[in-house]
Amino acid sequence: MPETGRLEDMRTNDLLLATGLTKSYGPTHALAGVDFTVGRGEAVAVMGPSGCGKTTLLHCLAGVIAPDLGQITLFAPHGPVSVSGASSEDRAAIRLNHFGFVFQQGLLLPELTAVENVALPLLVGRTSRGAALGRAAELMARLGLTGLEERRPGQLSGGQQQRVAIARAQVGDPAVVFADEPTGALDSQTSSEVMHALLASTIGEGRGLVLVTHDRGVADRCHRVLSMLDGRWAGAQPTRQLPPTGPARATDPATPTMTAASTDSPRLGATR
Ligand SMILES: Nc1ncnc2c1ncn2[C@@H]1O[C@H](COP(=O)(O)OP(=O)(O)OP(=O)(O)O)[C@@H](O)[C@H]1O
Repeated sequence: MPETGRLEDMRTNDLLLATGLTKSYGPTHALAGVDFTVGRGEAVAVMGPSGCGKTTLLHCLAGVIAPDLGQITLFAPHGPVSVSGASSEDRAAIRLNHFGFVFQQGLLLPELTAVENVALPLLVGRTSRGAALGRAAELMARLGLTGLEERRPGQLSGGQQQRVAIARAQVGDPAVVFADEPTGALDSQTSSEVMHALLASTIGEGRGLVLVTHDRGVADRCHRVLSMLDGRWAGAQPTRQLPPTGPARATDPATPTMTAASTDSPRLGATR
């Protein structure tokens, strides 16, 4: 974290920077002054007991809800964008243009095919149907889903559904992907494969990944693990370099190899 907290002291690697986030629901202080940052090609896991504020943090960072206090700045290619200062309409545009989302249950639309589900964020924008479906099919191929394009979600396994959801989260070329318990409904083998796909398609592409999980094994695959308690940081692991890993699917040579992010100094959000 910049010691002064000033944005001009921010390291150029940062994609999303939040300071002093506070959010209350009546008497419940879900967030009680939280700082956070995620950089390019960096994966950050947020852990903590039920009700400590993880989802509230994720939703504030992603512009789903507005914090009561605090600043959230996205460093978009064309310049800084205030997420916390945006209207709800502008936050919707920020989410569509800059963020991707993966949830515990894929939240795929059952009446659409897999490739239509992946293309959906582009279809609600201005992209033509042909271009959107082409991009979606390309992402599905990179996630080892070739041949499953025309299946409906109900005809896919849980792991395949999550990889479709991961492909959908990347389709708009987001700066940051937010994942809330993305492996929570999967067995350990499938969870490992889905995490590999998620990491390869986010940090392997220079995106930031913010992941909420109760699973220590999943969290340990991220660059930093932050622990929350009662709306504050309770502690953090030291930053560390992740070893490079192979493609998202061993059988898919087209998948980009995941690269490790530069994590050479302590980062915002950690209790040091
Ligand atoms: N819309 C809401 N209205 C009222 N209280 C809420 C609301 N959303 C969250 N809370 C409360 O805020 C606190 C933090 O909730 P949050 O969902 O962020 O926790 P969490 O750490 O994600 O929990 P879990 O691991 O169970 O998902 C909890 O006490 C919760 O009951």
